[in-house]
Amino acid sequence: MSVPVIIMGAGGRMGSTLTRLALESEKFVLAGVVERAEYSAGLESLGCPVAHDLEDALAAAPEAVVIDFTAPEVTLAAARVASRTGNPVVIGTTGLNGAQIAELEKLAVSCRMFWSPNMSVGVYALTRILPELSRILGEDYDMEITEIHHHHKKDAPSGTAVRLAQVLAGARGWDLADVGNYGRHGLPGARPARELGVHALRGGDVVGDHTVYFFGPGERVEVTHRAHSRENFARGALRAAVWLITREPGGLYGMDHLLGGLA
Ligand SMILES: NC(=O)C1=CN([C@@H]2O[C@H](COP(=O)(O)OP(=O)(O)OC[C@H]3O[C@@H](n4cnc5c(N)ncnc54)[C@H](OP(=O)(O)O)[C@@H]3O)[C@@H](O)[C@H]2O)C=CC1
Ligand SMILES: O=C(O)C1=N[C@H](C(=O)O)C[C@H](O)C1
Repeated sequence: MSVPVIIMGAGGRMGSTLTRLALESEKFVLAGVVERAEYSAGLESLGCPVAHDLEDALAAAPEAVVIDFTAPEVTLAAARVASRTGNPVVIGTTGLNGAQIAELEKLAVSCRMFWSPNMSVGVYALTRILPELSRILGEDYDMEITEIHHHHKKDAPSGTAVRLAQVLAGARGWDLADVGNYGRHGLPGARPARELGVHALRGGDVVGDHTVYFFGPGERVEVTHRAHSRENFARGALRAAVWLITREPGGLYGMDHLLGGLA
């Protein structure tokens, strides 16, 4: 059976990748796309209903899974609609603030919802091995993260960098709110041991690179993930859509549930 999907932000970088992959696969039916009116030109050629808001799209495809890689306010509005209609939602949007994430968590109690700032298997693997690496190396090793993205990216640091920072801070029993240092300038002084630097570079058409550094005495370890294309993110989101339709609402699901076997 093919899974009907509605793609939010279909004219965007991720939206257009998702629509292409959904059209190419027999596992999915592109049941609708949502895009702002001024950016909808050309989307009719996709051969599915083109709507300017999610409610209209769902009226034409009431069983669809909604996939949203847009912007925080748009994502929250879509999640509120889906929580009323009961449609599952897969969210890849980053740059959400704490209140927005808390609202998603609340909506997800009664609506099937999946959110991950990075849908690639490679980054998920990093989140699993980094705590172990941190433990083996020990607290003599200073941890820093750099991320590089294309010059169109609006949020910084990337959602992935924030997630990796949370994982690393958690591995040392630290609270990221206390230890995160986001880009140094001026006269910050010597680096405290209890700190986690996170630094964002922007330029060109870089899809997404993340490097975690462990700087130790006389050596350093670097662990890098580089995305070569947006297809791995889109494939992860489509995989999450298939997985989500068989779930019950159970809080905000993520890659740990999809790939780590958590219920
Ligand atoms: N989780 C993951 O694996 C990944 C997450 N991302 C995240 O996904 C998000 C989108 O990234 P990207 O595709 O590069 O960004 P784009 O700006 O290319 O795409 C966002 C799209 O959403 C559209 N949009 C804005 N408002 C609305 C609206 N009201 N209704 C429908 N569509 C709307 C935008 O239109 P307009 O141009 O008019 O604003 C645009 O087409 C970002 O938060 C990014 O960080 C990206 C890659 C992977
Ligand atoms: O905006 C992007 O492009 C990406 N955003 C995600 C993030 O913020 O982590 C994931 C990926 O790195 C690409």
